[in-house]
Amino acid sequence: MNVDFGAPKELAGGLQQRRALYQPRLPPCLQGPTVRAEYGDATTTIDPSCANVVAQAFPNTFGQPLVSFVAPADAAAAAAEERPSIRVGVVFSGRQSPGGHNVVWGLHDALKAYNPQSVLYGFVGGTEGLFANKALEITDDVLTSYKNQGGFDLLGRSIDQIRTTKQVNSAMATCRSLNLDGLVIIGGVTSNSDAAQLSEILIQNNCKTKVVGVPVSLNGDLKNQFVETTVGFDTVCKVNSQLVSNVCLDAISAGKYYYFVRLMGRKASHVAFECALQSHPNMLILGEEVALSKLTLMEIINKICDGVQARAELGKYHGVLVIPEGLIESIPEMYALIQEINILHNNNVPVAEMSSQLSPWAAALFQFLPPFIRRELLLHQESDNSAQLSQIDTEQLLAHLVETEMIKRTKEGRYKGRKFSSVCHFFGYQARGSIPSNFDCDYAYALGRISLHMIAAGLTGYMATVANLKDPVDKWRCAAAPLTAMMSVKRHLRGPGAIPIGRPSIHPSPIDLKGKAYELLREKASSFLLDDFYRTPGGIQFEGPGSDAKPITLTIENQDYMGDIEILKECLSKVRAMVKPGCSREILKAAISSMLSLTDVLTVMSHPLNAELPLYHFK
Ligand SMILES: O=P(O)(O)OC[C@H]1O[C@](O)(CO)[C@@H](O)[C@@H]1O
Repeated sequence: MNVDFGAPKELAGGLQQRRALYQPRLPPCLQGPTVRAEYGDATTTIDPSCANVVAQAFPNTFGQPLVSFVAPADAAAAAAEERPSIRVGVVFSGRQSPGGHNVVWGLHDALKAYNPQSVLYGFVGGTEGLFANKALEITDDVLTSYKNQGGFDLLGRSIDQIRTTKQVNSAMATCRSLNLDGLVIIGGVTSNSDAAQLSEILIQNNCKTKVVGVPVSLNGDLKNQFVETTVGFDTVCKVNSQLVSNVCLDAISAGKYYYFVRLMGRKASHVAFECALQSHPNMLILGEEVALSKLTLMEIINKICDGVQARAELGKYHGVLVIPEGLIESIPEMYALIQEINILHNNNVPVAEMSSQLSPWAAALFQFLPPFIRRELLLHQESDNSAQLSQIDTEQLLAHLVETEMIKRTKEGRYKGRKFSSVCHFFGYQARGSIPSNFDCDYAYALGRISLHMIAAGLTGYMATVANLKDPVDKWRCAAAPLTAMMSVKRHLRGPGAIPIGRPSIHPSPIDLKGKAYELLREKASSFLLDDFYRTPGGIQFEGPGSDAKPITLTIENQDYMGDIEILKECLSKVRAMVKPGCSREILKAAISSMLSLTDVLTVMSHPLNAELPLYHFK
């Protein structure tokens, strides 16, 4: 790739120039050159039944404590202390996500405030630049034209993988050759799982570099009791919500098209869900709902056709349907087909021979699909072994099958309305390159600053986190959570007899179908379907009213949680009182079961109690 990464770029647009001047707001604890690190209890994993497997895979980094950062008691004295210079490298590992540049900026500013002799290197071309030691020193001059700007073009990116022995060894060689004290890896679930593995291997090889992960992904699927949301999700939802609401108004104006809109976000449907909450399209099909109800492709088509028919009875021949890009993998028979194709890929079967090597039922399904979908399903896999979801035109598949079914219903006299007409869109890359919202600018910058304090505190195998994000920035709470505490292992079977298989990793978290936000959306589903209750959130606001708007789910899910505070506090103090050194096995068992139900509840994101609740490590 022949791009001059790191070169100052001309900010041609007035808005770009204005945004470059925006100074992200900082939570109080990050305002000085140092912080005080408070260590909590040891952790286990979010799925305690996998704890042993994770502990075995991560003997050096499993069970590390939660760490929260607070302002030093005597800020002036702390600022006057002498601090060593630090050498840090930063790499864009995951896909572009609005706000990513601000992580680098925050890291740079914190590093220079910590000790002006400190050095920050950015790896040019992402992970491939890391493997090849293609580093660029990041200075304030380099950063100037990238502050608060979209894209990852400051440094570029390549693959979201630091996994094979060769890749890990090359990364380690670079850390050694640049004498790095820390390496900051920016990305989503895959990149952060790899960050955990790299930190473990560096310890095993006596490499001093501390590895820190930063949750940056438009998908919003890196979400657990430590991480409330990822950098870029807010912006991407705002941009896509505007686009969806624009097509809603277009649809109702002429009354002749059904718009089928697919939104990015990979396996979990968070982006599609948030955008539906913001713009109220007529129909939304979530991957999580389909997977739970095991809806087949034809059941989904019939559901959409029933909606089209119900609207036709009201004289409406337009509408908007929103789907996540991961829908295709949630449909049981499609998932099974994709799995077969993945196995063929893993066995290096040439693409041209794949269709002939499918099992009879998979081959039949494959042949039923239109040629464009067949071609797309056979594309090489992503680094997490899933299909290339962004490249599969599921919206076109649905539109095609709905049209066929509506023609059939017409012929059979079951549908007497006008001809069904569709227009398809995939909104993905358009939003991914957007100028980040104020929220993403602030959040990313804070995470960058936290990363430096993590390295200075000698933490490795941790992720930078901020809690209380729904509140104003001065209420944000900064912390570091062990990456292993977010890990689980995929299982063979459901239920108590399930056997964990595969590598422990951080898995995408799905939409909570028992959550308040989902309940709200379901309550409104029939009104959305029939009433054209479209909402126009408009474009991102950078100043004035609306500039502080947060993702709707962040606010709703937190409200959901508020009612339970007292119960949780009480439960927590009971557990604490029960477990004493030398207590009986029965008491331990009772405490474990209370803790399990408590951690279940606390999986709901963003609650002040999160930081108070240690994940106990019962041996
Ligand atoms: O840029 P690429 O390789 O097409 O990546 C697309 C993928 O990246 C994401 O935008 C972010 O993970 C996904 O939603 C999408 O499937």
